Amino acid sequence: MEILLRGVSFSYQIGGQDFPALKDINLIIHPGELLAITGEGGSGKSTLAQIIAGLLKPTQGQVYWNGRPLWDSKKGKRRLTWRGKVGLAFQQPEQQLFAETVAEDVAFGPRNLGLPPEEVEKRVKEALKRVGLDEEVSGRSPFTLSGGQKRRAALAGILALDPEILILDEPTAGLDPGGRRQIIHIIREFHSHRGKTVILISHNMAEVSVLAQRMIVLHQGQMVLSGTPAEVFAQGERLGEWGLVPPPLTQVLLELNRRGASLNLAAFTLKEVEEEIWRWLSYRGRSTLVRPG
Ligand SMILES: Nc1ncnc2c1ncn2[C@@H]1O[C@H](COP(=O)(O)OP(=O)(O)OP(=O)(O)O)[C@@H](O)[C@H]1O
Repeated sequence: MEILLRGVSFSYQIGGQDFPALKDINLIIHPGELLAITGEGGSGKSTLAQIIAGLLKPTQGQVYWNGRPLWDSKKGKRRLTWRGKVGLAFQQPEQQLFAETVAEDVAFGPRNLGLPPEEVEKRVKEALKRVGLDEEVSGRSPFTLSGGQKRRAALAGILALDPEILILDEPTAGLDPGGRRQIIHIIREFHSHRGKTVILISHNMAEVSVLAQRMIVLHQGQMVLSGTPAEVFAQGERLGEWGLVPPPLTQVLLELNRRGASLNLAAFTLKEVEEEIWRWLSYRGRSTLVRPG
């Protein structure tokens, strides 16, 4: 499914006053794309996710799903059904977990879609397997799980709906490296094996750089940049203005540039960075080092 946002603005209303959260966002998300939404805290990422998912109605502008307007501007109602199309994993998994057992929780969505019991059971089993939660865990209360397990249980509930688009709001925040790796593996599997669209909200640039095909940067509700991670990281110092911390390897390049080098900041894998440093050393004729074969 293709999603298009045209001239989207959104304000929260508090006590009759408008608080703008998004300003004139124009964005197209292609089917099967893995897009990251980044930006500092309060820049509008979660609001944008809810607009894309059809949970919030833009104050101005329109959202199109496969070219069809999502909102009836006269009636102020959603025109298209979104059930099962978009899965949104909230920042706090607790917001999604409420049943007595993990299996019941995962079954809730598919049951609500009106699927027959055998199909619900099949989907629950499959989803739990995909997120790596075993039989023992499926019978337990979601509230007895560890932070990482809770997140995987909440994800299983969404995967069981088999959505066309998966939106993840800071899916690895607060997890240890092992938990983070598991979630990254699940995202990759959903995206590349199933060919589905993934929208990842994250301020972890290392995670974004290994996962995203394209990223956008929000700053005070405006989209200030859109490009591949390499293109965005090439902005170097400007990332700081938008409250983003570049990935460690980009920081190394920035530091070397501060000390007089002229390295291309678009290099961001270890191999690219190494190439870039050797290129610069040989260009300057400075290298007395022997490059390993
Ligand atoms: N329910 C709400 N009512 C009023 N204002 C809100 C509400 N939710 C968010 N806001 C405000 O809207 C702006 C954007 O918030 P949003 O949660 O979209 O940002 P974010 O980039 O996702 O932040 P974070 O990274 O901290 O989660 C902020 O100024 C926030 O205070």
